[in-house]
Amino acid sequence: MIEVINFTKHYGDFTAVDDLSFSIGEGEIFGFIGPNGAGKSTTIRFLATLLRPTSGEGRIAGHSVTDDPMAVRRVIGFMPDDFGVYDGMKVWEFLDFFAVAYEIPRGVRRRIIGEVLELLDLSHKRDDYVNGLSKGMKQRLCLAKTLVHDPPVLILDEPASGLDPRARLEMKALLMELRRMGKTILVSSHILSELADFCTSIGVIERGRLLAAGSIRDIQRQIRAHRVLKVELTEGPTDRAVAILQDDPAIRSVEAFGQSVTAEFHGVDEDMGRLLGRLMAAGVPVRSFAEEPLSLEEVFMMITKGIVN
Ligand SMILES: Nc1ncnc2c1ncn2[C@@H]1O[C@H](COP(=O)(O)OP(=O)(O)OP(=O)(O)O)[C@@H](O)[C@H]1O
Repeated sequence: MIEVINFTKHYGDFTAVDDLSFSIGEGEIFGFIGPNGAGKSTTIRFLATLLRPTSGEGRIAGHSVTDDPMAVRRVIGFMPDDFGVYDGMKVWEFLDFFAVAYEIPRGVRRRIIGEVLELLDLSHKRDDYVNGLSKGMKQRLCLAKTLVHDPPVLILDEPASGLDPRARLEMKALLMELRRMGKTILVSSHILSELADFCTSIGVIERGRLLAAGSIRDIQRQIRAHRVLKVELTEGPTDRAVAILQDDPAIRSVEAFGQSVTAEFHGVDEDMGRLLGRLMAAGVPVRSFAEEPLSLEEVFMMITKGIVN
C-alpha cells in the first residue's frame, strides 16, 4: 500500500534522508521510529506530496507520489506534526473546511462530519472554538480531519507527541480502531513504547538511514543471535526445571530467579514443544512457558548508536 524506493533528500550539502527504501502492506500499522532529527518528517512530507525528493520514488496505493500527487492526496489522510488552524474557527467549521477541499458534496458533509466527530468522541465539542480545545482534543481533531474523505491510508506524524498519558492511551485506542476499520497506517514517533504493542511492523531510522525494518519479531531475531526462553513455575524450587533445561542440546545457559527460569535457546520451534513436554512429564509445575520478546526499547538501543539528539 505504501512504498518508498531509494528516497534521498538533500538540503544544500546536508543529507537529511539517504537512500531509504521500505514498504508497508495493506492493513498494517507501521511504526516509523527514530530520534529527533532522524528524517521521519522529511520522509512523511515526501509521502504526503509536500516535499520533492532529491532522488527516489514513492507510491501509495499504486499512485506515484511525484508524478500523480493529486491521486495520492485522494487516498491519504495526513496529520502533520505541527497543527495550524485559523483563528476563530469552530470544530465543525474546521472539518467542513477540509471536507470542501476534498470536494465532498454539500448534501453529505454534515452527516460525514457528524460521523467523524462521533468516532473521535468530539461530538460535544462541535460548536467550540478550535483554539480553546485542550492539546489532546486538538490532536484528536487533527486526526478527525484526516478521515473526512475516508482515505484507505493514514500518514500520521507524531500524533501522540505532547499528550499526557491518558490522552496517549486514547490516541492508541483510536489508531487500533482505525486499523480494525481497514486503514493502512504509517505512524511516526520517537517514543518507542507508544508504538510497541500495536504496530504490526516497524522501521527504525537514524541520521537519514534505515537501520532495520520488518515485523518486530523479525527485527528481534536479526538482533539477537539466540532466543530467550522463560519458564515460570507456580510453586516450589526451580532445581528440577533448571536440570532438565541444562541437560537439553537446544539450551546453552540457564539462570533461575525466584519462580522463574530463563534459558538461552538455540533450537527450532519444535524444540520448544519438546522441552515443554519434558518439563511436564517430569511433573514440573509450569505456570507459563514462552519465548521472551525483546522490548522495543532494547531493540532501539541496540540498533541506533544514539548519535542524533
Ligand atoms: N527545510 C530544511 N532545511 C534544512 N534542513 C532541514 C530542513 N528540514 C529538515 N532539515 C533537517 O533534516 C534532518 C531531518 O529532519 P526531520 O524533521 O525529517 O527529522 P525527524 O526525524 O522528523 O525529527 P523530529 O522528531 O525532531 O521531528 C534534521 O537534521 C533537520 O534539521
